[in-house]
Amino acid sequence: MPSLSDAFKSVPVQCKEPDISSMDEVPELYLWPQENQQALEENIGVNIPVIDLQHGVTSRASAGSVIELLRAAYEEFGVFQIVNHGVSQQLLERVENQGRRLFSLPLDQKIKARRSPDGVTGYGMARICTFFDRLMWSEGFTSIGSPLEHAEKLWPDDYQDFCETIDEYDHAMKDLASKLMSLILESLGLRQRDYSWGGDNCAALQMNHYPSCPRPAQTMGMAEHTDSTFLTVLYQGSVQGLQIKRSDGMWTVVPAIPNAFVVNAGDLLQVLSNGRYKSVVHRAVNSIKPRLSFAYLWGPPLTAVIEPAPQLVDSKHPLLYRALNWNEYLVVRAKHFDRALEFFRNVQ
Ligand SMILES: C=C1C[C@]23C[C@H]1CC[C@H]2[C@@]12CCC[C@@](C)(C(=O)O1)[C@H]2[C@@H]3C(=O)O
Ligand SMILES: O=C(O)CCC(=O)C(=O)O
Ligand SMILES: [Fe+2]
Repeated sequence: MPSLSDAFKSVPVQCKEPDISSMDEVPELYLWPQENQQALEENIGVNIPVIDLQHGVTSRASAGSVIELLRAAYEEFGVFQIVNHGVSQQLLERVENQGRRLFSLPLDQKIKARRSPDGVTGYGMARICTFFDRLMWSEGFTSIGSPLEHAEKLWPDDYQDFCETIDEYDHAMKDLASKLMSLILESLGLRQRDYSWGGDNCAALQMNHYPSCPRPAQTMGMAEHTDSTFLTVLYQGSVQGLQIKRSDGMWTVVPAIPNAFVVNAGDLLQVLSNGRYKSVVHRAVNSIKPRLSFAYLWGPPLTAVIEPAPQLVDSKHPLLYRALNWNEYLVVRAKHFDRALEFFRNVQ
């Protein structure tokens, strides 16, 4: 059985880890073209629904059931936010504190837990850094299941709090993600029991740190991308920074709502829904304030067959993708990035 880490062995990447936290000036390599930076500030969060998982109400005028709200959100944006999701504020604060603790370590300490060139977990720049000619003003830490292996290197005598907190968060996210997937399947008119896949779902936790930036309008925190998941549950704390690209090409800010999660539609959901729900293109921008975010990237068991649901294929909706599994998708994606889905297009 391949593991999530194996998918990346074929395309090793070597990213640099400069000490941006201690820079008061932004080096040339971090300056991105200006047009990258214009989000519709006056449009902050307009229409991106906030769904109350317990009561089904929303920020939108037209309140409806959770399922209807979800469907409308994914058809229009590929993203929504959730509140009353059952994850305690206390756990979120503990996770934020551990994230802060990790990223405030000196660089030469963090480097000890550096992601290996052919690996997935550990400290470093987001893997997509190799597809852009500028550097991103951010650093990250990725774990799959227990972060013990890396935490021992970061804090040889004091890794327990970190591991316990991340384990707890991982479990909470696992439950939440599968609940969300049930709702998504229901919103597509699909039966839950057809999608048990016989095996454990795979997931990764990506912690991102965007240090305070002296020239936030000229830099990029995390360059535009989609997630290669079914869905991603993102906690962005209280500092705004996430933006989504709408179907008309306009960037829109996803407001930071205390204790809410952002739920992104990923590439595999686009396949499963036969293009009904498109994965959302998103990015994170910098600010004067330091920012942390925690993305739980959730997908199927690695070798489970994922294909467009037969119920969503008909004369008006031709079959768009051929069957694939997450492992082969990640391999193609590691090499071809935003063109990966094209390789799985169904050719008649
Ligand atoms: C299971 C996953 C999903 C990964 C790769 C692997 C672990 C880390 C994930 C991210 C997290 C940051 C954005 C992204 C684009 C990246 O560079 O690393 C993600 C990528 C993907 O969604 O493809
Ligand atoms: O920091 C953010 O808001 C976005 C992070 C993200 O897109 C990711 O980790 O995949
Ligand atoms: Fe993302």
